Amino acid sequence: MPILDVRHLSKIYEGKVAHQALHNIRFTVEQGEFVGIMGPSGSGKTTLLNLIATMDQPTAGEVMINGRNPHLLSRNEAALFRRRELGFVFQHFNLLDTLTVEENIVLPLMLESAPLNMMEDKVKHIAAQLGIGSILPKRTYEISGGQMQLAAIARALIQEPSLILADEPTGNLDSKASREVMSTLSASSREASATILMVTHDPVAASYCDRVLFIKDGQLYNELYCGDHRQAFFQRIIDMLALLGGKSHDLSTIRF
Ligand SMILES: Nc1ncnc2c1ncn2[C@@H]1O[C@H](COP(=O)(O)OP(=O)(O)OP(=O)(O)O)[C@@H](O)[C@H]1O
Repeated sequence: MPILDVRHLSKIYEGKVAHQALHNIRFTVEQGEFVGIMGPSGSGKTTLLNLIATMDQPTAGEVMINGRNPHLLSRNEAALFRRRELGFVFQHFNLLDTLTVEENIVLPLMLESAPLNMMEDKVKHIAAQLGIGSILPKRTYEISGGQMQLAAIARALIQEPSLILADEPTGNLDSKASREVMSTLSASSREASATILMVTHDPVAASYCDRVLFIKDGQLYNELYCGDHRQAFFQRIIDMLALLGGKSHDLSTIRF
């Protein structure tokens, strides 16, 4: 059974003029897969992520996560479902600056009232995996952007959610930090067999995925698999983006 099964998903934003943001989207993501979503600005990426994150209701179709349809749950059940089954990584890290890195990472376990020794073991293990053991006692203003994003990734991984949703995780990082974060994310996702769906405009970030789905005008346009050579995959992503068009990418400035 796939971890994520998106079935014939459509979204129409009602208003003075109704707008169809997504049209009959279908795809699945298997356990342990790292999948990217790309497409020109306005193609429907955020809408898709919001529907999967249960932040919004589809007009038609369904989303199954780990065999359950979260859109059929009550408000409270959906909130619990999000907390237990989903992990989130955002462009702006969303760490609490009054807490240390370690406290930020264990926050999801504290909300579940997990035993203290279990929390300590888990945070040590995950920090070692992501190479951020030395910054655990620090506060967010004492660490770099890349380290902040790794801390946010650790917070998303610590509960071992069914699915991690990442929204432009490198959007606030320079290219060196982006590469470090993406290489650590893909390695640790492989190690932990975490399932990740990542929306990105960044072809370098996307080249760390196992597979990238391309959306155009609210419809699935194509998909590419990484294969054995990441550099060749990066080039195929660039070629596909050029084919897709749209004004959000200045491809001439992007280097592998
Ligand atoms: N709440 C809303 N009400 C009406 N229209 C919306 C709403 N949210 C998004 N849209 C429209 O739906 C389409 C898809 O928007 P969406 O934000 O999902 O695109 P995107 O691919 O994430 O774009 P970007 O890359 O610029 O973030 C766009 O035409 C947008 O204007």
